[in-house]
Amino acid sequence: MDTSLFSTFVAILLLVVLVYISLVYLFSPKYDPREPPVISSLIPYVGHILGLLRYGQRYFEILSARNNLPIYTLQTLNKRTYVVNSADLVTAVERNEKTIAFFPFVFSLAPRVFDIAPDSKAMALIKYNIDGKIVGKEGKVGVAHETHKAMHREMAPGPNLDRMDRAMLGTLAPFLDEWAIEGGWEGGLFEWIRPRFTVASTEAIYGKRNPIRLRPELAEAFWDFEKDFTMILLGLYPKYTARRGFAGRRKLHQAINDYFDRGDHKYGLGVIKARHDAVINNGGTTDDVARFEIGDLIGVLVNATPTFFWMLLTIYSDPALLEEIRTEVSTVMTTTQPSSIGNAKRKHEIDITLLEPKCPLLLSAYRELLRHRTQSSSSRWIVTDTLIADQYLLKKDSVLMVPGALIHADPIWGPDRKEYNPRRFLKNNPTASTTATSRMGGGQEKSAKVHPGAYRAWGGGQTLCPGRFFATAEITAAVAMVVARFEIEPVDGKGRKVKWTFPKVDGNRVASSIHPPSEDVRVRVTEREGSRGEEWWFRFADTME
Ligand code: HEM
Repeated sequence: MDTSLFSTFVAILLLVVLVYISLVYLFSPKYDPREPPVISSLIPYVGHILGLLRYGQRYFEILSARNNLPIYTLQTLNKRTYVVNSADLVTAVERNEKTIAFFPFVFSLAPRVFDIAPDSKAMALIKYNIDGKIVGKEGKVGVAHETHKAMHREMAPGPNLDRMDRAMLGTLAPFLDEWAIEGGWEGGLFEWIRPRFTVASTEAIYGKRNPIRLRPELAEAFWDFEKDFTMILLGLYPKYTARRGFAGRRKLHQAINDYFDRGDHKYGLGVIKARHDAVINNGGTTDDVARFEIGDLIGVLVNATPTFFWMLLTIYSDPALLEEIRTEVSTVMTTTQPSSIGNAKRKHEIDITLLEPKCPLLLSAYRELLRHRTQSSSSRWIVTDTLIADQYLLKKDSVLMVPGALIHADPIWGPDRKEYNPRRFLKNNPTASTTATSRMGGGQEKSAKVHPGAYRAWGGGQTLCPGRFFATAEITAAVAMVVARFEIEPVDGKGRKVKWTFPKVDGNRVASSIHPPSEDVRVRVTEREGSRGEEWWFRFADTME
């Protein structure tokens, strides 16, 4: 490079640096002294974005470990994000759900999640007003709000939930028979679980005309979408940058549209019908309804499926835990001898209504798995300036995040908070949570009272997971049947037994709170001695027809 070219290059570089520094100085946000302390990054405005892109949710853990603050502020471009790092403040946040609201997020992400135009009628249906309250067309309470409430009502313990349990587990049980083959079944555990859990779980919401059972390739379409969800949310031409996910969603959307057009939703969960009617009555189409359905599918599938996988791995890799849980499960099983009129084989039934009262270790191991592996953040929008805990001022139009993993690392959980302790939620354990809910809701009065903001596995406040009772029933019942019926051992590609190794999680999956494994675990599954070739079924609640 000759000298004059070099000097020009240096001059331009200096100019760029000067302009950048002046801009940073000129546009430096002014903070109110009551706002949470600011954690700066080496590269102003984009440093934290780069950190999040590189580490995902773990970035919050890194920052929190370095700074030890109950709440802090991150400045990114023209937005500030407050990150809550203490169980105490979670309760303060949830007390202000009108001004620290969730719905503005639904609205801002809706066009990308549902693939609808920002100015479409479908968007008008989920519009929110400035208080964070959802309003539909002409100020009527809108579709999202209606179905939000309906979902909580319907999935609470009662006959509807029993129907869901029956549909899901009744579909899953015959799949488990695939493992009951001569010489045992061998293959990738997650690869086996994923499509089957998808079909069985969606049976609970769509009923006997479940489009995903009728066309099982739709299960793969959903997981393609889930894998590409980050790119889809980024919204940079996802049709090209997230091809498979984009195409998968379209396939699902068309199939679900047909499901509604055929009227098959009359066999589905009430909330599916309620949303359909709310959309249509407000001037929307079945196409809109079908697009919104991707939200249900995310809720039903993304966490429960990997949780089932991690539960099996966790229990089978610990022989003592496995034996104890088997002993518990044996108390909720009844075995009927073969009879000349009815069954030709012995029949074992697992009573799902007894899992909660009689299998405390199974339930505790499950709640603890969720505590230990939760990776989601609850996100909120600050609608008006809000003071929380009489101390921290949160400024209008900022974002607030409650990363579950941070709250689960709160000292409130005791010195072993970083460990997986399957007994943590047993009645006499002082670090049990008050908010760990289960099918019968029994977690609350049975556990020692701890902090109500400390357990974030189900989110909380406005976005408390409505599917938590169903998830608990389906996962613990499915695990109970597997442990009672099968041996599972890890094997190499040649079928030789190897040691259990836990794969890493695939952390780049923003849709999920419990992430899937980054690679599969190869296993051999064989029926246990003493009950080979016999029948297995679940016994459900008596509230049914
Ligand atoms: C182990 C399984 C599950 C876990 C760990 C889990 C966790 C969560 C969490 C953390 C949230 C809150 C997200 C946020 O704050 O932004 C949530 C919301 C939600 N979950 Fe679950 N969930 C599970 C299973 C289910 C199931 C089986 C269903 C449906 C049958 C379901 C339906 C939903 C829905 C619809 C929402 C959104 C609620 C809303 O927008 O108000 N979840 N879940």
